Amino acid sequence: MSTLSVSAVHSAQIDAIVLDPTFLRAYVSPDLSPRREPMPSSAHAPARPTACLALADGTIFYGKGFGATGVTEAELCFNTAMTGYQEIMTDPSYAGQIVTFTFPHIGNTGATPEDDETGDPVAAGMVVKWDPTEPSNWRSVETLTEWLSKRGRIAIGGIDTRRLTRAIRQQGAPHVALAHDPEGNFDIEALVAKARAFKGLVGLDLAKDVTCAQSYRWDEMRWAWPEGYAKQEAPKHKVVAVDFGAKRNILRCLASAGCDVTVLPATATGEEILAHNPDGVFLSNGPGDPAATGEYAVPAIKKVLEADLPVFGICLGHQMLALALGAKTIKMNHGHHGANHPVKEVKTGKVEITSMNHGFTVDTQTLPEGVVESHVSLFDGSNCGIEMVGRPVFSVQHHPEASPGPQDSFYLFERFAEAMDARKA
Ligand SMILES: NC(=O)CC[C@H](N)C(=O)O
Repeated sequence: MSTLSVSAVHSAQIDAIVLDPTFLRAYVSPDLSPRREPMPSSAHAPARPTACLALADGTIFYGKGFGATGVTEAELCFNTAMTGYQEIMTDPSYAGQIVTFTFPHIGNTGATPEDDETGDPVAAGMVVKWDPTEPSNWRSVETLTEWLSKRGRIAIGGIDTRRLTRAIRQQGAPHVALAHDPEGNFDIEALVAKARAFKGLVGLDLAKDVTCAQSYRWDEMRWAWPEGYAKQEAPKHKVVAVDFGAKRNILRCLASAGCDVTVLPATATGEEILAHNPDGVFLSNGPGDPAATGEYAVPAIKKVLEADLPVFGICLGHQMLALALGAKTIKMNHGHHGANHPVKEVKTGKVEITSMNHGFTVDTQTLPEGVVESHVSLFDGSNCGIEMVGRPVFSVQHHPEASPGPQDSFYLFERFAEAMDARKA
């Protein structure tokens, strides 16, 4: 594709601009019709492929491998965000998933430890359109390729990710095996067998794999200019945050809203949570099937609800609060993963642009009396929030802490703090 800027195009003497026809087709005429089509094969495969993505239905994509070598199996989802690939790869909620990035320029801001949402990448691998470019960002300390290699994560480039995404939308999130071998030796049958052997996320409790081993305190606030990540001073509210795979920026947002945060492992019982004498309880995001994690978390949440404290949950925490209140969760076809999802707050009609990452959803039909839908997705009408009538117990499916953004929904952290203020008054 031509890399000329618009002004250069205007000022130059040009005989012809040659656009990559695949790019043009995908960009100019996106086909959103519900028509089913076969999974596409790789549009930009190099002559000698060094990576291979095998789907359980036997479809094979060849591309160029980067990052770690080896083989990994997972569910394949797609994320439509234009920024934040490092935050996405380190979001613990992506355990058991490989992420296809629809934005073509992945890697162009390199990597920095400041952007990790947890210690290491958690997503099993990444699928991108082009080779990562040289980083162009003053915050970058290593390239995406180095970052992935050191952390044992496999990536494949050269895939027509928009086309692959369209197929995932139509057919649901497939089970896949991703292999990277610099010699290009792939046992296709074995890879397809691995993809088929992957059991999927339904019924899988992954929170226990990504939660903290021990409790700890958190006092860093969200990033602000010019302080950067400053430490909080004189927090007002004692909050226990149950870590089902918590993103760091959630803890930062709690700290910025005035919460003195103690993080407890996912398996903390109701008694252990209440022993901290909290002013409020927070339920974090996390990977896997909420119903499976709910087997041990729901009894703990029910106990917390008996104590009549303010409770706030995000994503997996939202789903498990719904389960504890008696509702049900279901698996979605391909879920929501992106940074521009419009969500409406039902009582105000206000629309917020949100970041999303979930493959399960709360079934609104099963909400019990006394629990109402507070937020709804304007993309597909799926549930995005619930609250108990007359009690400061609420949760949302989207990510109000989103880093790098959008930040429209930060008011929810303030609402949680106000609920704790009101209870003390
Ligand atoms: N970000 C999250 O907490 C995800 C919740 C849950 N694992 C889902 O996929 O729906």
